[in-house]
Amino acid sequence: MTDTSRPERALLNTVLGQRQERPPIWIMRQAGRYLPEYRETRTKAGNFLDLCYTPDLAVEVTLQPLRRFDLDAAILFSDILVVPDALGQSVRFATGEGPLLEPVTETGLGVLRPEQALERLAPVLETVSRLRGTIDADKTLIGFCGSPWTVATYMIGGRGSPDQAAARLYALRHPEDFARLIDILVDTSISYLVAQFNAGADVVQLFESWALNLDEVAFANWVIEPNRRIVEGVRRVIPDAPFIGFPRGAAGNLPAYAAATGVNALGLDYATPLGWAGSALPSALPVQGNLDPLRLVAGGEQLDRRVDEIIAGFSNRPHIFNLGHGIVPETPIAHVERLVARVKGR
Ligand SMILES: Cc1c2[nH]c(c1CCC(=O)O)Cc1[nH]c(c(CCC(=O)O)c1C)Cc1[nH]c(c(CCC(=O)O)c1C)Cc1[nH]c(c(C)c1CCC(=O)O)C2
Repeated sequence: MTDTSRPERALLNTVLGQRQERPPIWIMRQAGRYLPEYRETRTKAGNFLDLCYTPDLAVEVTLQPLRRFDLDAAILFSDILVVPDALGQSVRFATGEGPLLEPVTETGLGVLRPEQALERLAPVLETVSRLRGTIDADKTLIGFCGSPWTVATYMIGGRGSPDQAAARLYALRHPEDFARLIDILVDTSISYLVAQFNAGADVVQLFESWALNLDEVAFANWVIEPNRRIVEGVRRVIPDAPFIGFPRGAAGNLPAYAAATGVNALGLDYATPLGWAGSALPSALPVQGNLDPLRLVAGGEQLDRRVDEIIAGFSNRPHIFNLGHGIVPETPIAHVERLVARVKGR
């Protein structure tokens, strides 16, 4: 007899290596500014971090895209920069400017208080457990954190930067301090992700959004090794905890990342060629991706064509359909509807 108490979650099963007839789909940044209902909730919250730390609002915002579209997963609404905030660094989101942090190069690492971080993240964990109790049983609940290198680029540079030069230089000039910062982020991420799993997350994604611009030595030290330690550290507590790793821009470093970190599934950015991925990555490795978000803005026939190419390109392995980076605010809702219908074969 089949066990009906544990419903199938197609997206989770795909992460675990089961190929589906049609790829399941979720969309990076699926809750966000392209949705009018998000913009309305956002004005109620005051600042962006308050939205992340208010479970009523964070749950509401997480559910908004699932009410509109037939997506296979909910992703916890939060941000990768709640971790530096919880560690005690000053983090602000200025309208129109993105995140602004007080660089740890100015304050020193002494301002960071790892022992208090999890307590400050309690509202986010509350959001995860309320979501598990709310979403349909066949939907996968995705938790996440930023990977240490990516979070460190913001902690050191104080803001997003096109080449992460501040963090790359700091790592080269002050390798011991940099390693200490990475250690703090690895340890905090392990406890944070274990807590997310305990609160009901099915799978977690490691957002390594700035994996580009690193030579192979820096990539091995600051991307592969910290991601590997997080996977290992979480699995010491939760054996077999499912991970999606998304090292954006990793390019030729992707096979090494996939082999060394232990992630179950690999997120591919939109610059990754389908044919190259097909031959360079192990044939059973589940992949996620990788539509250019601007194709979703432009819509029309080019969108349909590329969606079909991506589905065909990954049809011989477990595949989760997604964008190759986050959805942008200019995206028309009708195009998202068209995408989801196409992926579902309707
Ligand atoms: C680098 C990074 C950040 N945050 C995140 C990353 C990694 C993924 C990526 O590369 O896009 C991850 C993130 N940010 C957000 C989520 C929520 C979950 C989801 O729907 O995917 C997730 C998973 C909400 C958000 N995080 C942010 C918003 C917009 C804030 C607003 O409403 O004003 C949202 C919905 C703000 C944010 N947060 C961050 C930046 C650079 C910005 C400003 C730029 C921007 O607005 O896109 C840091």
